[in-house]
Amino acid sequence: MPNDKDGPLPEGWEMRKSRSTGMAYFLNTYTKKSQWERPDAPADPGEIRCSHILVKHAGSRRPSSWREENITRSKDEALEILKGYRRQIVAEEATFADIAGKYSDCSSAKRGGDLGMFGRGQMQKPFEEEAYKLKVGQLSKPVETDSGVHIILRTA
Ligand SMILES: O=C(N[C@H](Cc1nc2ccccc2[nH]1)C(=O)O)c1cc2ccccc2s1
Repeated sequence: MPNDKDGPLPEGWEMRKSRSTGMAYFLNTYTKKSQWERPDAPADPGEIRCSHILVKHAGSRRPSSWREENITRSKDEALEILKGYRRQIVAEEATFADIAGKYSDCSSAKRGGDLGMFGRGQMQKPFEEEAYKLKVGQLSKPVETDSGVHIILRTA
């Protein structure tokens, strides 16, 4: 991964300032080695944490949820509904957790949409791919999986 100048330092590294030159250098607190070059950002963050809002539709793998016993909306309708939620969140008219808690068709709605930490290979591929592209705090575009359509917020 290219040296991401403002990305997180890899585990165990700290940025220090040289007493003599005031130049920033990098100290590996495990090995006590120091170097002028910023250590490469971690290639893959391992596990990440996300929240999501899911709107299911008639073609969903399980077209039922805590909200609605038999979900009959079309995929296009689900996408329009989800885009409406995304607009409300971006406009700060509502928080992600509030919308997820009221409207998400996933049982994680009870946790404000929080899925907890997960690694690669745990979630459906389209969801994982989009989630791992996000920086912490970033909101995804709508993502389709067999469960329905989602927007994802990366939280850690
Ligand atoms: O698969 C789940 N719920 C399904 C819907 C669903 N499908 C998903 C696909 C990818 C990521 C999250 C997803 N949630 C359901 O309720 O029909 C999960 C619920 C929860 C709740 C807490 C933590 C993880 C999970 S994963």
